[in-house]
Amino acid sequence: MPVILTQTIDILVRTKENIIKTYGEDAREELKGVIGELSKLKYEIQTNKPFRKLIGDNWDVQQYNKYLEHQSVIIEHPNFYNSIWLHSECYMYRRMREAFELTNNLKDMDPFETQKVQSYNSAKILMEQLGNYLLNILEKDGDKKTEFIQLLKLNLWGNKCDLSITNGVVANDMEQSHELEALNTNIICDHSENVWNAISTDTQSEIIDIVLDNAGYELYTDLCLADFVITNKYATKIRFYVKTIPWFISDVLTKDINWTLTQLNASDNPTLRKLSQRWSNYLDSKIWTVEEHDFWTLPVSYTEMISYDVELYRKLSEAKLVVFKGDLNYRKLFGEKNWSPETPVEEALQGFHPSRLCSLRTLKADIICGLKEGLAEMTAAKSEDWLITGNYGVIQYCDKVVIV
Ligand SMILES: O=P(O)(O)OC[C@@]1(O)O[C@H](CO)[C@@H](O)[C@@H]1O
Ligand SMILES: [Mn+2]
Repeated sequence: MPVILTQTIDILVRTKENIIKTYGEDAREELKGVIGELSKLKYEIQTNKPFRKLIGDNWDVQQYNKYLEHQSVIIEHPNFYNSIWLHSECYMYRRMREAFELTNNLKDMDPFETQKVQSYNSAKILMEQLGNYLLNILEKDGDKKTEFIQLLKLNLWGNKCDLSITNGVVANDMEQSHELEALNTNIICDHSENVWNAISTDTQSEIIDIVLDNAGYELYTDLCLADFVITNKYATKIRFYVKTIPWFISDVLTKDINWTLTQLNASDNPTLRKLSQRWSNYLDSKIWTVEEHDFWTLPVSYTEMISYDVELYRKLSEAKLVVFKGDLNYRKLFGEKNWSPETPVEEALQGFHPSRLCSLRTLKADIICGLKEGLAEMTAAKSEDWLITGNYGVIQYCDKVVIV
């Protein structure tokens, strides 16, 4: 966490003149104040100070402060080291946000923008290759199940956000299946057939919800998957859930979707331009919508959604499938608990069943469930840091539904 703060401070210092150009000369002093606040936060973490209350009167500030009070009942002086990692980390990002939102001129600044732009620019070749593959399968009348599962796995590896793996995976559509085959062994729980059945048979609802994770290449794979689903009429509406504040560096905000479509449309590559036009049409005609809810950036697991935001739970229940992307969503789905790896997914969800759901996640934190007997031990024997490198992935599904 101190490294993330140091990185962010460095970028703010390095791009200071650009920031002043964008936000005006009055922002110069405030930028110094923000950097001071981030340095203070870093010092608090490194010296293990107790969490202080957040300043502000937004709904989420009130929820954080209520949560901090609740923590003080459980732990004498809750601090970064005696709280669960999920809480400490979410608190850190919310404190980073506070530093900006308490200013006059830097309220809307996303300190992670530079990194998001870099990640997009480094993925252009991959996006062109995946885009050609998508247009190819959209135009021809191929085996939809195989194509969907292929896109689902490409989407999964997009979460690794590490271009070394996706460089291999989307080398080109000829080697496509061969490369994916090679990676299949790294998918240590694969419920992709269940996901296919959920979207291709059930007509109970025409909505599919995608709870997004990272901008850049991962967002691009989400839009490709969503295009395939709409074009083949497995849904009539897809709702993308974004974050409402800059989060875990690369998580998607509404502006990141708009920026991505603008960039794609300005590309010198006809495939990317064509896809951006398709996707802008989906958004303009509300076939695709972008949904903003503050709940996703609270420090709580999803078992608490009903008590914090029952309307959101009910909204997810309108969908025939909710797709949760990435590692942080996985940690919140399963309560940031050290489950025995064989604990069934349904049990580890601890009652969070707004709709059929699936998680597409590369393992970057040491939470795991739903594995076959002995698989965790076998994988650990192959590579001891299997839980945190992102080299392994899961596609996990649960069809239990509890309406409230
Ligand atoms: O949700 P993502 O973007 O897949 O991954 C985010 C994440 O893995 O990055 C941090 C470092 O491991 C973790 O705190 C967090 O879970
Ligand atoms: Mn993320």
